[in-house]
Amino acid sequence: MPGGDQEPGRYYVGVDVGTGSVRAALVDQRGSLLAFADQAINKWEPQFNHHEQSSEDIWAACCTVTKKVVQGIDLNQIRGLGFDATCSLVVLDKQFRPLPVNHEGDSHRNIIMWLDHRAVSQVHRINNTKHSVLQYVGGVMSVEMQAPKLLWLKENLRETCWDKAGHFFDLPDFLSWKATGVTARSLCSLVCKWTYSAEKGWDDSFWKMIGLEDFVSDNYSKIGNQVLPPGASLGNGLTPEAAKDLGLPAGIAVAASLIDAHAGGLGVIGTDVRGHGLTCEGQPVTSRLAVICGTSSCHMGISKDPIFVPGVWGPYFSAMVPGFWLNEGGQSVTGKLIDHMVKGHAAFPELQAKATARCQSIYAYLNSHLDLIKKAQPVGFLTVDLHVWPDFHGNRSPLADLTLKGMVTGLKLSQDLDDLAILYLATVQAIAFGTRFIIEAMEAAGHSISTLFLCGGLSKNPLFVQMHADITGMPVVLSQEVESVLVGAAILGACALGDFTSVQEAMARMSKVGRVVFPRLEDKRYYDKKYQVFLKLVEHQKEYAAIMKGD
Ligand SMILES: Nc1ncnc2c1ncn2[C@@H]1O[C@H](COP(=O)(O)OP(=O)(O)O)[C@@H](O)[C@H]1O
Ligand SMILES: O=C(CO)[C@H](O)[C@H](O)COP(=O)(O)O
Repeated sequence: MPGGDQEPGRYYVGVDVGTGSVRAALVDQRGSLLAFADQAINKWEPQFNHHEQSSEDIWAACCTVTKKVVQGIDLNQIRGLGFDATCSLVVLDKQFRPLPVNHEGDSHRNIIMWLDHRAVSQVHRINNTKHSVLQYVGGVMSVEMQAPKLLWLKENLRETCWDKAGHFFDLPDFLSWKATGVTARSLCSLVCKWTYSAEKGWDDSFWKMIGLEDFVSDNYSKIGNQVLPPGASLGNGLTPEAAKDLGLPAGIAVAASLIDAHAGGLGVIGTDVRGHGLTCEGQPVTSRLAVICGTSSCHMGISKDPIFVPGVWGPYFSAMVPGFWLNEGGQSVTGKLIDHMVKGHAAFPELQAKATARCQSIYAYLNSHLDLIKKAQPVGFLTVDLHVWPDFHGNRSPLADLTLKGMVTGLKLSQDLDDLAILYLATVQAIAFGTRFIIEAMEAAGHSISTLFLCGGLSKNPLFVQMHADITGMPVVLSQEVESVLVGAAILGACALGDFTSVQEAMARMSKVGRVVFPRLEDKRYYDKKYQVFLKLVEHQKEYAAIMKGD
């Protein structure tokens, strides 16, 4: 029924593997979630900046949550399955068994997570090549991408891992292989994290130049020599073995997958905004910026022609919305930073006890506490003398500088709950200033953005959303379905079966506006001043580093 009226009883399953948990949803053709389940996943940090996971654990969690969301449903109504996941590196041997990515030789831990910063020396050497592929990652390759991690494995775990490896997958591609037995990779992961070009394919000279000529000589069989657009149908669909694991019918369509931020982008960026008083109603879709905010935040802007934004990943062709170029700005830790600041504060046990007593989340408690102490002033004004620079895990965009560190100025001797709440507020604001900084870089390079579309765990926090509106001066659109990343995964499942004529049509039909949060323009002067301080912080940090480097 491509393009026609929507039929009831056509369901898709979306599976989203985030950093902290795996989630699944049963989604109908209108993009409504009929069932949702989630489960936390294991993470290991054997050394500082080494972050590992297990592909077996993650697959088991995918199975648990999928079985839960289809309980009690007529399985014949399920038409397609889509996966998205973080862009973590999965290593398997030639028989598809897990291989260790650690010095301990623990093969259960066979994933180097996206936020792992072990390959610093490797990424410096890659960037020093000045190879032309670097133009397509904002001019500087990130330590979080796959090439430096692969080089690290070759240089550090030659016998136990590198020589035995048969398959290196991005996590979203591992999941689609596990479901279908098809090793084809998604254009999304290869273009965004592996230097593949949608137009020219692999660049042999890059891999030879960085010392990974091995991939060229075996025709890229270990990292992918068959590439499909996100949403394309894979092989014969779900294998009988995977069907048993997931509790789904064998043979249903399974889509080529997406990285989680990109699935969030599909879930929100194409929504029909008519009737909400938004300026983007009369503007092209390129005026929208999807911001997917979980452990990290990713800022996804699309354009008809390639735009080169220094320090912002891309331009990537057709990596998210087919036919459009994508620029992806990002902040490596946002949810993780808020949690770090709150949980590390001396008043955290008191906060936890009080929130539990009120049956509230710690964030809801902190937000209401801020409302109590703000008196007659707007809540954001509580941080007039407390400022945070949020790059506790380096700067992804727009400075692309992994040496940058976090900063806090304005500390006092107090350690009470008021102090914790105000520090939390300053951290949330710093993340929003980081978004403004990224938007300004994108606009200076040619983007024209008027509206933000937020999703991910942090978009459940009203303070985070309001601060993004106030600090960027732009309205923030929240979807009807708070789990928009799962809607994006379900859109893939729908496209795999051809239930819509295009990804664009599926986006417009399956995503709906829930709420719009407008900026409080009367507070603009205050935030403009705080933004000036924000920019000074990084300038000063660089000056300190220069002083310490000098003789
Ligand atoms: N209900 C909530 N209120 C406020 N913040 C939340 C809420 N739920 C999650 N978060 C924040 O979102 C972050 C996790 O987002 P999520 O999208 O689940 O992450 P990931 O995809 O990386 O697993 C947490 O670090 C937390 O700070
Ligand atoms: O690099 C990314 C997307 O390109 C993401 O930061 C990464 O996938 C982690 O996502 P999340 O914050 O949801 O855990």
